Amino acid sequence: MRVARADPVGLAAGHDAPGHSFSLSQRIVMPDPSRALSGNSDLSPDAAHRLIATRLAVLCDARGAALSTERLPLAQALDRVLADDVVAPIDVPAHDNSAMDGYAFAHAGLPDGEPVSLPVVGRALAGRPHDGDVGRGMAVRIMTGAAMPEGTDTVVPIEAATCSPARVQFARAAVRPGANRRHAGEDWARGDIALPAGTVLRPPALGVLASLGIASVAVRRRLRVAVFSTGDELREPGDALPAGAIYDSNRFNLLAMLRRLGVEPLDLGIVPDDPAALRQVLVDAARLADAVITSGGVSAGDADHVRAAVAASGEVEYWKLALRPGRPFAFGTLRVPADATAQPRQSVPFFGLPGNPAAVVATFYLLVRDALLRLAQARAEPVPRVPATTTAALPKRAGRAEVIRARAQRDGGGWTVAPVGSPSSGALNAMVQANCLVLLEAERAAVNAGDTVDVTFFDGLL
Ligand SMILES: Nc1nc2c(c(=O)[nH]1)N[C@H]1C(S)=C(S)[C@@H](COP(=O)(O)OP(=O)(O)OC[C@H]3O[C@@H](n4cnc5c(N)ncnc54)[C@H](O)[C@@H]3O)O[C@H]1N2
Ligand code: MOO
Repeated sequence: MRVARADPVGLAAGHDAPGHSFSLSQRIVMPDPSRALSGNSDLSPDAAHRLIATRLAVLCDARGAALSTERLPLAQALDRVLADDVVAPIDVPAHDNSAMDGYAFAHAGLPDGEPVSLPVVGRALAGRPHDGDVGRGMAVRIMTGAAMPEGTDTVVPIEAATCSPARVQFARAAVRPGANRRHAGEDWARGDIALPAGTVLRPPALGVLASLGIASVAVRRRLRVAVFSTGDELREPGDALPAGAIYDSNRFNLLAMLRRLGVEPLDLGIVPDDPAALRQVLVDAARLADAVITSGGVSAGDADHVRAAVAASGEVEYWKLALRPGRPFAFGTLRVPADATAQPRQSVPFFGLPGNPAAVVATFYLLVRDALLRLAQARAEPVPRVPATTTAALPKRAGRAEVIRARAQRDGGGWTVAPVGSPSSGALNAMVQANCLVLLEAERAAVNAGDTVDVTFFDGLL
């Protein structure tokens, strides 16, 4: 159902997930426990991912203004998002040069006879070119990276030659014409788009910029994401732990996952299960940040006030995801207070993650990560998934996606994987024993030992 009304991010609009249609009546304005935990069918993580992308597209359009930019020296630009295309200002390499230590000569000018024997008339080093032309039938001793002297086009490596100070000899078959010569512009030609806007500057990208002689780059200001935990039971690590309390672990996990993503986290601490306190911190968060993430208080318990508080300062949808861990999930927008002059936006997205610690990790990577990269104006690459053979049967119910903490290892030509630690969504021990997540789609029924599953590794290379 499409609704014609002021609705800057389309929260009220029917969404595009097949088999699911949210209507205004399901847009939760006040939590209603009886409806929240029953009734509407579960939403697949993929459908939720698409829904969030649709909502954000509207939000980004409505926002108009992009994140502002700043110019940074290369050494400070790691993991930042490039604001503009980088066009190569020079050829790289700037001159033809040798790929090997050896002898340079013109192939077409080789004299008859076997082995070939040439007089050595000079020397070229990287940074110290040989001066002047090299005549046909002559050679120059040349080192890797040295500019090819005028008149030469081929290099025979030292290993393939016999040399005295004055002459070099080699078998004619040892080199093809043009061998071991690197051409000017073969890495980048002047005018090439070396890096498109939106590139996340990983280490090799910084190397590329340096190779182009570029000392500083325009990058987007980092996306600021506010995080707070909700729950009367939560205490700060380091504080005393009264009966019934637990330490807040989600916030530290979330702040660190955000930092890994290149986002600037804003730690708003622990907020008690108090509607007024929640409303106030949400107003502050919308003023300070580009997006807001909470954990806990989204389901339908007596102390779950997060959705109502979001509804008071914006709009919120509540989804029961067909996902384990990570079933209750709230997505919405918070109005930016009119006095927040620093913010060109009218509203910021809100992600209400479930309280259980393993559910926080699962929903962050399945639903929040791509959304934040999009808001940061980064070209997001999908997280790689690798097929692996499970060595154990995996818990699986058809109709619900499962995220299983596991360890994968190389085995012959492929990978094997097995679950580790406690499968409880309230426990974190499995997350630190694991080196990957197994992602099982909802459609899948039982998974038996020997079946192939998709794994996503925790560690990336660059
Ligand atoms: N009757 C039902 N009860 C529950 C359902 C349900 O469908 N029906 N869903 C369960 C699932 S699944 C999850 S997940 C949780 C999520 O509920 P909330 O998002 O409202 O989270 P809380 O109730 O506040 O907390 C759940 C759990 O997580 C602990 N927690 C919360 N915050 C933190 C934190 N920052 N650090 C560490 N641990 C935290 C909290 O103490 C609870 O144990 O609801 C189920 N219940
Ligand atoms: O989301 Mo809950 O963690 O599935 O337990």
